[in-house]
Amino acid sequence: MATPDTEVLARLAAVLEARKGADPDVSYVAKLYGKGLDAILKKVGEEATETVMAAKDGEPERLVHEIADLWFHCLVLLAHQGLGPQPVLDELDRRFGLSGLEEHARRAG
Ligand SMILES: N=c1c2ncn([C@@H]3O[C@H](COP(=O)(O)OP(=O)(O)OP(=O)(O)O)[C@@H](O)[C@H]3O)c2ncn1[C@@H]1O[C@H](COP(=O)(O)O)[C@@H](O)[C@H]1O
Repeated sequence: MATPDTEVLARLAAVLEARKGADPDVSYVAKLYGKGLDAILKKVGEEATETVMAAKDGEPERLVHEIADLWFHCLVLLAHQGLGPQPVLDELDRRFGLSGLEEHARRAG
């Protein structure tokens, strides 16, 4: 069950799904789908880089803006691959409370 914090992800995912049949001339998302996987991956990479630069420059407002761009393009990537945000939220939920160091040690051991 989505909480109010994650509900926007579900709403956005529904829009991204609907954009699969939209006109690329009026929809950024439809245009990006039309360009294909490599173009979507390029946007994810660019937004990740811009996130790093905003953090290094110590600009919190820009950082929030860039991370929103990054998350948005990750959602576009998930939709393109036939996935929504829920499996990612489920995976984070599964990991919740499990120390990253402990998990790493289990994998190494
Ligand atoms: N959340 C977003 C969102 N965040 C960022 N963007 C777009 O992502 C692009 C980010 O690319 P850049 O920052 O590199 O800017 P740019 O120079 O315009 O991009 P390029 O020409 O380099 O590709 C911009 O065009 C932003 O407008 C978004 N576009 C759409 N959404 C959501 O998706 C919905 C559907 O959008 P459309 O398909 O356009 O109707 C919207 O209602 C919003 O809810």
